[in-house]
Amino acid sequence: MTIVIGLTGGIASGKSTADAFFRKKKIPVIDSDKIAHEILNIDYAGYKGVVTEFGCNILNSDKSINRAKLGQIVFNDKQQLERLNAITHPLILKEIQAKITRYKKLGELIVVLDAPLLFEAKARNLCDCSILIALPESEQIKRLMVRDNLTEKDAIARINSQMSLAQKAKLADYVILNTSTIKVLETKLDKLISKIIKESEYGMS
Ligand SMILES: CC(C)(COP(=O)(O)OP(=O)(O)OC[C@H]1O[C@@H](n2cnc3c(N)ncnc32)[C@H](O)[C@@H]1O)[C@@H](O)C(=O)NCCC(=O)NCCS
Ligand SMILES: Nc1ncnc2c1ncn2[C@@H]1O[C@H](COP(=O)(O)OP(=O)(O)OP(=O)(O)O)[C@@H](O)[C@H]1O
Repeated sequence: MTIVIGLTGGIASGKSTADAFFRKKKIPVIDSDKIAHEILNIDYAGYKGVVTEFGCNILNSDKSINRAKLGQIVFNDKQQLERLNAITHPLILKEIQAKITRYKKLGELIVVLDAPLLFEAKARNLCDCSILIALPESEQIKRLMVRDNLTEKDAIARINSQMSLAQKAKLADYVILNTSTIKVLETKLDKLISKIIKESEYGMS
């Protein structure tokens, strides 16, 4: 049996940092941001729909989609974000589903699905349990500004385009606070994974 663990959190809460740890432990990770990028490549399923909807102004000179430009549009306008989600989410979910099926066929014990929009995009239904990586918003803003070189205003706009961490905490099976060091985060993840495996052995998950 394969345990599918949905990993979520707000933007810059530490999901990719957790992914790196899982990969170190040879646990396969499905990265939904990566899938979202792939489907926007020229010749991929999302490209035409997005260009039809948002126009040629979001293209680079080589006709590839300029994600930074598209991000500036959608993260500052809820309606535009909903239009983008309507095109991309069904394609992303389909690809996630295919990858989960493949890992199950390979007989993996655990697969982690990293999905920032696990709850919003209904990807939780594909998982056996969910982990939320959380931190106070002030720290989230700081980490996001440093990592992506954003102004405070842009960082807040991105955070506000997602369900709040407090709401997500109510929906998650497990919450991990990422306020200390990366080493502490890894120790917490390690313990939690062991607990999830143990519980699944007893048929409790
Ligand atoms: C808007 C886009 C072009 C910006 O691309 P860019 O490379 O600048 O950012 P990236 O994709 O790495 O996303 C960074 C973070 O932004 C947040 N984010 C991305 N998309 C969304 C969204 N639709 N709603 C809320 N937050 C989002 C997530 O926390 C994500 O980890 C891109 O994020 C996109 O196509 N989003 C729509 C698809 C989607 O929902 N992806 C999330 C995974 S399901
Ligand atoms: N415990 C920590 N202490 C200090 N910095 C951290 C910690 N955990 C993560 N970071 C840093 O915070 C930033 C955001 O982390 P990360 O990229 O893992 O977030 P994410 O949830 O994957 O973001 P996104 O939603 O954009 O994909 C990164 O620069 C990362 O190195």
